[in-house]
Amino acid sequence: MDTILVRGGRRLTGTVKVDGAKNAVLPILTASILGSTGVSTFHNVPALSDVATISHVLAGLNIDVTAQSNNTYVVDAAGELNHIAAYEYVSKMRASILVMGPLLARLGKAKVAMPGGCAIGSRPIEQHLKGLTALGANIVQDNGYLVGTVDGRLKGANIYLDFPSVGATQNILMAAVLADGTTVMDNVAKEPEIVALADYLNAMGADVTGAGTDRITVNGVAALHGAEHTIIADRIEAGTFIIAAAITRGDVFVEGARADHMSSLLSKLEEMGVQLTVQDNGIRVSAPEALTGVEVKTMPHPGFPTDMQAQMMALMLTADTASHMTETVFENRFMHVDEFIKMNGSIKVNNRTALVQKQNLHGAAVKSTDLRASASLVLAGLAAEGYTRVTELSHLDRGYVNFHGKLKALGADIERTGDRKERAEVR
Ligand SMILES: CC(=O)N[C@H]1[C@@H](OP(=O)(O)OP(=O)(O)OC[C@H]2O[C@@H](n3ccc(=O)[nH]c3=O)[C@H](O)[C@@H]2O)O[C@H](CO)[C@@H](O)[C@@H]1O
Ligand SMILES: C=C(OP(=O)(O)O)C(=O)O
Repeated sequence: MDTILVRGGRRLTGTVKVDGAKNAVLPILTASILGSTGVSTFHNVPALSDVATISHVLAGLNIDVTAQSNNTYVVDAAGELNHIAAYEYVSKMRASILVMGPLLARLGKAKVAMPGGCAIGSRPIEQHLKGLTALGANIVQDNGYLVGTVDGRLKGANIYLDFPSVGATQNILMAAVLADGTTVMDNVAKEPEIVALADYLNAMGADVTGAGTDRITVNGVAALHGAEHTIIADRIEAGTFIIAAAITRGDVFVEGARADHMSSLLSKLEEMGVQLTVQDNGIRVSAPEALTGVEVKTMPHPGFPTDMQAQMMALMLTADTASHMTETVFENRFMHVDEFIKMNGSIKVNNRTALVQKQNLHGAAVKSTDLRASASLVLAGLAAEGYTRVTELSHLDRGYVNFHGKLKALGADIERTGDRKERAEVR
């Protein structure tokens, strides 16, 4: 079992470069299913386990995914495709459900294993199904699979989402691009990853406008081709390193961080007293010793991202005055709280709100429960006295490339090892 061992107390300094965004590359790789001629070439693809998982899902559909170099992938979806996405890989990653829309649009049929719940909540998909059904798909559940069929071609429709779900917006959008006629989607998600997906679809020959606003309009086209696309920088990874700098009261340049993708996070950090200088190619972060507590509520973009909630809570633990963190997006995304408490963190949860107060953090043996929880525990470890040992790193590897290596290069006292029981310093 892999372990990260981090000893707190080092001030981070230097430059760290952000990789491509997990939440952009996953839907974009599923969109490549739509390219019935030519190939797609993707640059800045991050070396994440989730990218390997979605590549296996695509391979199972008879799509050729080749890594040309570390970060450049070529996808050839021009051949005859299989329409079945099997449980083995779909069950590993929620985003696999995003093959449904493209398969229905391209083949008129799809059989996709039910993605099921995960640690942060039950994560239903009724908004995906509502939209795909409105476009004319008939979808039933059969033996743990969602089986969808289309009589002829999908047809454009007006679709209102009850909640601006990121995945539902993407799935419906990827179906609508090949539908007959115009689709108008309202109350859609506005995340930068939605804009990136629309950019790639348009490069493939689609006609999509309005991505990044509440309404997306799609004029369906008959066919799409492969295209070249560069994956945007990961705003959540960038935010995580900004907090790593702040929690150690360090001075770090986060190369690739885009202020226009992270305004809510940057505002809240400035409210705490963190100093941020936005430059053309990144953000410089420095932090004074004393930080102020803040009130934060997670919301769909451009609100404060739920994917930064755990990391922000780690920083709140080091602020001089109390903070409140309210999670509104997922019903069960406070699992890191019990682990912070093992590190002497002072946190009281009432329903969806956590009251976070300063108390000196101590190193401890803690367990990752989900992707962002794992990063937040390492962050807390950077600020804690003594050694923190973080296990269950498969979560971390879903969304961070060489997390410990990047922190080490900034001066952190951190190692990633196998299960080395001889490290007696760990409490
Ligand atoms: C691969 C990817 O991009 N993942 C991101 C995506 O997940 P994902 O696309 O799954 O997130 P959604 O925006 O769909 O989900 C947000 C909330 O809506 C609920 N919901 C969603 C769909 C639906 O049909 N019914 C329903 O009730 C979910 O259970 C959740 O409580 O957006 C989340 C919210 O920013 C992020 O945390 C994830 O990192
Ligand atoms: C929850 C996340 O991702 P996913 O939707 O892929 O589980 C995340 O990136 O924090």
